[in-house]
Amino acid sequence: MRPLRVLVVTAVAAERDAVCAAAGPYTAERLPGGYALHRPVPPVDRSPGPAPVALDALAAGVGPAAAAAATATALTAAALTGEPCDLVVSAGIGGGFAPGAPLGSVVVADAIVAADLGAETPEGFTPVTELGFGTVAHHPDPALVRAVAAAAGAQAGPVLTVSTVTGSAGRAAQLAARHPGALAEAMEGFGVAEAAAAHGVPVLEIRTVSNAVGPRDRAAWRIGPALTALTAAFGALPGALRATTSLGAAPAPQPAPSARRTP
Ligand SMILES: O=C(O)c1cccc(C(=O)CC[C@H]2O[C@@H](n3cnc4c(=O)[nH]cnc43)[C@H](O)[C@@H]2O)c1
Repeated sequence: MRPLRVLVVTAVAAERDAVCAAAGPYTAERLPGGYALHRPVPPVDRSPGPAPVALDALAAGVGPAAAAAATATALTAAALTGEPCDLVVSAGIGGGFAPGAPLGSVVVADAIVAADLGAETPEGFTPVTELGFGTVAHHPDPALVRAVAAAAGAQAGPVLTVSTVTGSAGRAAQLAARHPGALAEAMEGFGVAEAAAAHGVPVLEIRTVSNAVGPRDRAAWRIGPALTALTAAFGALPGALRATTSLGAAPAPQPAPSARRTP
């Protein structure tokens, strides 16, 4: 059975390495554009049974544009080599909105929202969709979100993509008011989701909370524990993906009856 091929896109190498730590040794493969795609070695188990899961990981750079460019490159390369990706995951640390997402917690996006893609008007911020073009949100498959969140001990909720890290209580309050229920913000999810959508591949976003969204206090970021939580979340991901039918994975085979009785 063909393994489920999952492309995990992080911003920085420390996040990519935290993802890879969940799955044993990796080797780096060069992609067009100079990207280093980390692939597990030895190749995933191909024995019969529920589809094995191969987690490939890529550090794309910070921000939605870098994320979209790297994701599109990796998806194109995978398709051209006859091993297309079944799922793309935007992953890394992120800021958590209080009180929903405390430091160290895990969030799986049920909506991946471009929170600052729009125009400033006399009436305030207007999203591009209200200007008559584009899209500002991607909605991952709800069954997949539920399965992954349950396996990872995560909450599910909207994750905002911003190009500027929030640094004040006022901005945090604005975002929370505009996006009720938002759990986290980060800088890449929407770019990854746009590339995935262009290739017709399902997308998820998984964030572990390193800091609170609010007044800037870089010294208070708890990056180490958030990266440890990221490794744990990705340790749980293959089991959750194998158990779901959302990605077309075949259910576990039933034992063949040893002797059939005819009536
Ligand atoms: O300095 C380090 O060791 C280090 C290790 C891992 C990651 C980093 C980053 O700075 C990652 C930047 C990345 O993190 C996301 N992020 C984290 N908190 C926020 C936030 O409050 N608002 C928006 N984005 C946040 C973001 O996706 C960045 O790309 C450093």
